[in-house]
Amino acid sequence: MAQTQLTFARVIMHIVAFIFLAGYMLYQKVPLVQGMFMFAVCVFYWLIYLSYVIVNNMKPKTPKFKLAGKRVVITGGSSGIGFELAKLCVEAECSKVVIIARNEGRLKAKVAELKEMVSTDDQVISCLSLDLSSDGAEIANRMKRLGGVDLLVNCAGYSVPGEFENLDTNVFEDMIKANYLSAVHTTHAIVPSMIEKKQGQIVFLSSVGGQLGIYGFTGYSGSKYAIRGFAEVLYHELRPYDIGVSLAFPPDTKTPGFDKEMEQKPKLCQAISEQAGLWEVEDVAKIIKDGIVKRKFMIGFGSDGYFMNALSAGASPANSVLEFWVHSFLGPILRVYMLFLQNMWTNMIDNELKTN
Ligand SMILES: NC(=O)C1=CN([C@@H]2O[C@H](COP(=O)(O)OP(=O)(O)OC[C@H]3O[C@@H](n4cnc5c(N)ncnc54)[C@H](OP(=O)(O)O)[C@@H]3O)[C@@H](O)[C@H]2O)C=CC1
Ligand SMILES: CCCCCCCCCCCCCCCC(=O)[C@@H](N)CO
Repeated sequence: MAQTQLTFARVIMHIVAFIFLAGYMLYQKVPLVQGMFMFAVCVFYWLIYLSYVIVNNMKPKTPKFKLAGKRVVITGGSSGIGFELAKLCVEAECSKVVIIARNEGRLKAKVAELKEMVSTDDQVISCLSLDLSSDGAEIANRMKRLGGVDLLVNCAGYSVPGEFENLDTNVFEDMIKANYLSAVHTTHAIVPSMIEKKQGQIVFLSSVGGQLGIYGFTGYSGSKYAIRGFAEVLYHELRPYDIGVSLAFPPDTKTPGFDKEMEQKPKLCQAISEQAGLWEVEDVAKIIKDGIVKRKFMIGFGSDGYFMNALSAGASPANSVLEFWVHSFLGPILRVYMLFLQNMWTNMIDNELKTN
């Protein structure tokens, strides 16, 4: 509230300054063209200034989320991106790192690996074996027993690709549970304590497949678009409590989950997906970590990721005023660029299916 009023006062100040300037120019009988130029400069300055204030008002109050000393929970922390992030959190001296997954053997092995990286005596590493696709009440109960959480990273999830007509509809339900509802339940369990503490950061894993429709991802994309809708609303609801929300959109990344996906990926799905490259899990985790520290909302990977974020920014919170303006101008151009990329995909699909 205080911040909004301040903005209002600043707007009034600008209007008053503008009236004085206009009055001075009339008094000095400044030529019309020159006056109009001045006016344009003022409007331009104003727009930049206002967008700067608004973008910053839309962010959590604390600009950085420092990892040292934080209590972290990572779902899907026993493999792939989640485990790599757990390593980075241990390295950054988080005071507590809890990894959650189903397979207890793998969890224990990964906890042992993490414990070897510990640098201070008071760092606690532990795990929780829990099926996040199960009943919400059960998840809430088990999660609440973990105690306070400062950073929640929702990494648990997987992809079952396939042409729609070949996918069992159960797969859709399973992915909504594992990729989407899992994050709803974990977040619901920890948010009250974050609100009380007025501190926290919550991270969700969407995918480039949650930004545009790729052949073969009907089930997967449904769940990853859902995460985005959820995260975007949550961002606005939690900002007043200085709780940040981040949403990462990784491309294909070398993980055990990706290997499994490859076993059943339609050729077309693979051919289109690989145009965004195949990333090393270390690089992906590092970018997510940096995004968390900077409290970014949309986290993209590399230049393609930056472009994909610009293309799909919509009305999502901007990470900075510069990013806001770059996205605003790049967005429409990228829409045209995508037309040609998609023409290629359309031709690939037609050639493969030979229906035309
Ligand atoms: N790798 C990629 O190409 C990309 C991945 N992503 C997303 O990133 C996230 C991580 O992917 P990635 O690292 O590849 O995945 P991995 O398969 O390597 O790891 C997945 C983790 O989630 C856990 N998990 C899966 N289902 C459940 C469940 N029902 N309850 C609890 N834990 C579960 C797994 O453990 P366990 O099986 O023991 O439960 C494992 O720890 C996923 O959400 C994925 O969709 C996004 C874009 C690209
Ligand atoms: C304007 C810029 C253009 C950029 C090119 C875009 C090309 C589209 C590629 C789509 C890649 C989809 C990856 C899904 C990864 C994933 O989530 C699964 N691997 C999970 O296992």
